[in-house]
Amino acid sequence: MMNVSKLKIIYNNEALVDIAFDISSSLALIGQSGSGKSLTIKALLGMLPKEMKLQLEDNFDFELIGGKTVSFVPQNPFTALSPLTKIKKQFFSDIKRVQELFDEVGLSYGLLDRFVPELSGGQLQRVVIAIALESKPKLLLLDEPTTALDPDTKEMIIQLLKKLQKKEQFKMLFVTHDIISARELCEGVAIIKNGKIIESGKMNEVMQNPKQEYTKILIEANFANREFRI
Ligand SMILES: Nc1ncnc2c1ncn2[C@@H]1O[C@H](COP(=O)(O)OP(=O)(O)OP(=O)(O)O)[C@@H](O)[C@H]1O
Repeated sequence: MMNVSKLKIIYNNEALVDIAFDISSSLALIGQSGSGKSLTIKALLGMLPKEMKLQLEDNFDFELIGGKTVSFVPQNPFTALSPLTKIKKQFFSDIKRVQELFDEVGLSYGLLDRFVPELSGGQLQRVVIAIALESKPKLLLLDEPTTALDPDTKEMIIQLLKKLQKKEQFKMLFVTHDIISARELCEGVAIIKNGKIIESGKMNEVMQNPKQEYTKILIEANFANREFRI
């Protein structure tokens, strides 16, 4: 169990985020825009704007901030990679290791010599995931990794992450407003509103029996959106 007993982000004497959470295997942090999801990820990566102050208490068995054991999968794979660099050069490992990573994420080696604009969104997100796995992370931070993708590709990436987690045994913190993807991927959930966790627990339990009105509204809005998209 990885436990963060305090993560408080202070800006202008005000707490923008003040939360605590446990990650037993995968945790979804769900909230609307402005709730504090990105700041939480930035805090865990040690990338908060310098005018913000962080108070962090954790029991991770590795150095969280600045350590090589935490990797990050960003929202938009199109902007995450360098456009003028061949795919294979975006990795620090030798070609054998890169091919191994490509096998893991289900990409063909032919893509290694291409440039970023020559790949689809789904292919690029697989490359980004392969890069995230390169350092064999113990914790993977995912910031809306499927938002920029179409529904089928989104589903593919979620299934891939599930498979990879089984194999590699990393823990995941999945930050999103997309309850449907979160539900498929994560075993635990925490609902964040205005920088505070208002409800948390096992995914199925919270989804089936949400205690807070806000959680109920979020769930309803998500499913309504999905029907609208189809
Ligand atoms: N650099 C900053 N300076 C001041 N306030 C900030 C800064 N970045 C974020 N905030 C504030 O902190 C709060 C949380 O923002 P955050 O970006 O974490 O939200 P979010 O949940 O990730 O939203 P989104 O889904 O839109 O990315 C918001 O009220 C936001 O205005």
